[in-house]
Amino acid sequence: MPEPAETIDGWYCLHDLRSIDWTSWKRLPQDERQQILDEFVSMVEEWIDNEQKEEGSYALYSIVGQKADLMFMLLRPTMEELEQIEKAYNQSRLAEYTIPAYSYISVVELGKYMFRGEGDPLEDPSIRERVFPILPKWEHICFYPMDKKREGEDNWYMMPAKDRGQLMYGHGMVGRKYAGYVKQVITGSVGFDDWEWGVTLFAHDVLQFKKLIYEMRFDEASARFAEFGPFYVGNVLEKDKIAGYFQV
Ligand code: VOV
Repeated sequence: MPEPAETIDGWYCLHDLRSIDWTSWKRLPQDERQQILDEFVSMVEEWIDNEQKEEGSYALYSIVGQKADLMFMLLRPTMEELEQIEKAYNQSRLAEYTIPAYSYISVVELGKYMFRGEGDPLEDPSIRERVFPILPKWEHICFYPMDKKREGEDNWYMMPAKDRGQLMYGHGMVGRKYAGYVKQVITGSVGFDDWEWGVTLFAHDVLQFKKLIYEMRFDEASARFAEFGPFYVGNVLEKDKIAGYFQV
């Protein structure tokens, strides 16, 4: 008998990645570039304001490599709000100088594997903190989508819940070694996007991503079952550093 995993779901999540059209950007006069950036910074200020009111959260990072230049990660109580943010950006002047590179839609998810409580988990403050998280603004981000395999003996979805729970326990034990070094936000995307989960990791030291992900590759939950999409890695882009980043 299949035993579907139960999840606790929180804020909806948009990962929005853009590449900068530097050629067109460089052609703009300095004062126009400044106006465009002022408009963008006010948008970021709205995200900060929303976060301070605990009505959502945001992360702004510059991405290294050719897959993208900027990543906005936005959390909101509804999908409609995510659409509004996306639209506001698309209608902003900066969007004329950036090209959509990738996007990912999901919802912050906690598996019930480790949840032992009774009643509504959303009334538990420690659970609320995890499904309605204020995203860290640590120096580095690593984002990738992933699936769990459905092939022959390695079919995650045909495994008894107890066995999946054991594997997730082992997975959690590996992850716990990185407490304080890597913070993970797992978002579920079945029905929302092309992969089953989004994995977003934050670290002060970028090397910790490689160490954690490599160690997890040897753990059964990943070694047997995990399949990965594209990886994006980047550096935090604080509001006050935006002008410097766009300087040409
Ligand atoms: C910082 C490290 C870290 C820690 C502590 C951690 C812990 C935990 C726990 C305790 C649990 C289970 C309960 C829940 O919370 O859902 C999970 C769940 C999950 N994880 Fe995880 N994970 C980490 C990190 C971490 C990484 C690096 C990855 C990517 C895998 C890899 O190989 O690249 C990952 C994936 C996931 C996924 C896709 C799920 C959901 C699977 C499902 O079937 O539901 N995760 N995770």
